[in-house]
Amino acid sequence: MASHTETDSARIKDRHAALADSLLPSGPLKHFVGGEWITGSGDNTFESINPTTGEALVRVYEGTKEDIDRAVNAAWEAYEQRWAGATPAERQQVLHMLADRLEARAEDFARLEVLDNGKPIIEAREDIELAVDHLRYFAGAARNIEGKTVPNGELHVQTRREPYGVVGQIVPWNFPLLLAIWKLAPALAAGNTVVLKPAEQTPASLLTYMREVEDMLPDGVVNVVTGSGPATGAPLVSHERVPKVAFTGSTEVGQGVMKAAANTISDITLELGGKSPLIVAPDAAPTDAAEIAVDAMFFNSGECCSAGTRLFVHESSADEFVDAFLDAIGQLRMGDPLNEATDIGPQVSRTEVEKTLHYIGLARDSDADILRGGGTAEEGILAEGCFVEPTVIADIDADNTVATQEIFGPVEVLLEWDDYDEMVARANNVDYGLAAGVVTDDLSFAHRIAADIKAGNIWVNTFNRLPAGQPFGGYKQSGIGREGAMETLWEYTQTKSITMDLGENQ
Ligand SMILES: NC(=O)C1=CN([C@@H]2O[C@H](COP(=O)(O)OP(=O)(O)OC[C@H]3O[C@@H](n4cnc5c(N)ncnc54)[C@H](OP(=O)(O)O)[C@@H]3O)[C@@H](O)[C@H]2O)C=CC1
Ligand SMILES: CCCCCC/C=C/C(=O)O
Repeated sequence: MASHTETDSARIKDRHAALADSLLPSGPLKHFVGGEWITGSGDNTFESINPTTGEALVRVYEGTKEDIDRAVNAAWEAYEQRWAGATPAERQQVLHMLADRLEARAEDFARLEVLDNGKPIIEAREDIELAVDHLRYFAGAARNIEGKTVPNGELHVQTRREPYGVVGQIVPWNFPLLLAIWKLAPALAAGNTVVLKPAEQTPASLLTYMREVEDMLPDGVVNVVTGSGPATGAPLVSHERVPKVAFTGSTEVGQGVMKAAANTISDITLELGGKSPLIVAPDAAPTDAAEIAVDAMFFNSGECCSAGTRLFVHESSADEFVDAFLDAIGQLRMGDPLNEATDIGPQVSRTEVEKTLHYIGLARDSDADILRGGGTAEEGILAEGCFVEPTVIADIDADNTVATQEIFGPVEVLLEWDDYDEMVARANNVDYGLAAGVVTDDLSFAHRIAADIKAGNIWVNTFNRLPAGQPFGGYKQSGIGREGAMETLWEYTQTKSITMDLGENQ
């Protein structure tokens, strides 16, 4: 069982409510379209819930197809009249200003993420720091969009990289502002304008950020429409005037996005689910490996697409490792995510709690061993909020649903290995291929794993590290495309070839 930070619910609720009052307006937050704050065509609103306290945090409007049409039109107008004509230096300057403004209010934004998503404050600060870094990275990248020349006898080919125009972007709730910036920064750097829909569970930080930076952006360059996936997201990803769509979320919804984009042959970037293996080599020191494994799995309370959810431990050190791993989990402190000492906050919603408990139930039904955790916590705020104990499941077949499907909660599946080839085959035997990790001092072993595991990101002696400039994305059903790096700029542009006949004497 993890230890607890403060759990007194009345005091925690008061603290959260006071902070919400200081950071958010009292009325519903509106859509940001064409540089204006609008209620949209419908009058449906819904609440975003603070998952720590279970209380309403903020109310937002549910966007309709009409609102999406209006946002897409505003984005095209901004593209044609302003942003397409902006020089790389002008785009760079805007991105730097966006970064500076976020950095200046970093603590407020970190706290908003805690209120809306439930992530521990120490991790929310990392989100904001990384978001600032991505804005600065893509500010620089905006100056590096170049074509090439391909001489070929009398033919001279020259290429240009041109933006798509309007990009539709959909982001999930686990890193609300960070993932919005991951998508906005490269799209804007490349010269596109954007219509973005945040997740219905976590709209607060992005809308507050838009309020903060609206004076820096030409009207319509960034448009944010809130709402649910079916009502608001679906008309955006299937829109006939949106030639490029970028989506982060579940593989299941990603498949729908891909089908919708097929209607208009829109280009897509998909960053989807994962079930990433972390491989502990025979030479790994058990306590060091345990520390990496805890971070790989329980970072962001387990709500991370790349989490190291399948832990392959070498038989020779399994007993020692498992003791160190369970001890390290015992040191994790679950509780009020605003508390500096908290390592594990609530899951984002009751739905996610139920989903996680469902998988733990399946493990029990399969006679697996629950070595730690396995339920919700019962004390004070932990019983009222969406808290699930850090859970470790052992003695389960590698092909059991619990060991192959994305759970997206704090649930680790422990698997032992002896034969290298068999371990690699098991590690690769899932539909996902987002990430993997290896703990070893043996460089040859690390390289072998890096070559043999079919995943887009391999971490050696670390996990979940994503500095700007590192291309991030998945193999197999974990996605299409790469985010966070120069590759991403190419995904927000298309190549035009200009072929000139220079005559016979060239
Ligand atoms: N790879 C990842 O990083 C993530 C994976 N997941 C996985 O997905 C599971 C369910 O979480 P959930 O939030 O429902 O994830 P979804 O994949 O449903 O949501 C991700 C985003 O897509 C939107 N969306 C949903 N349906 C559509 C649609 N038809 N067209 C366009 N956009 C749509 C959502 O809107 P809205 O939520 O407002 O309805 C949200 O903004 C989790 O338990 C987890 O396993 C979830 C989040 C991130
Ligand atoms: C500090 C690490 C941030 C991870 C961001 C990438 C995760 C994406 C996802 O879970 O969808």
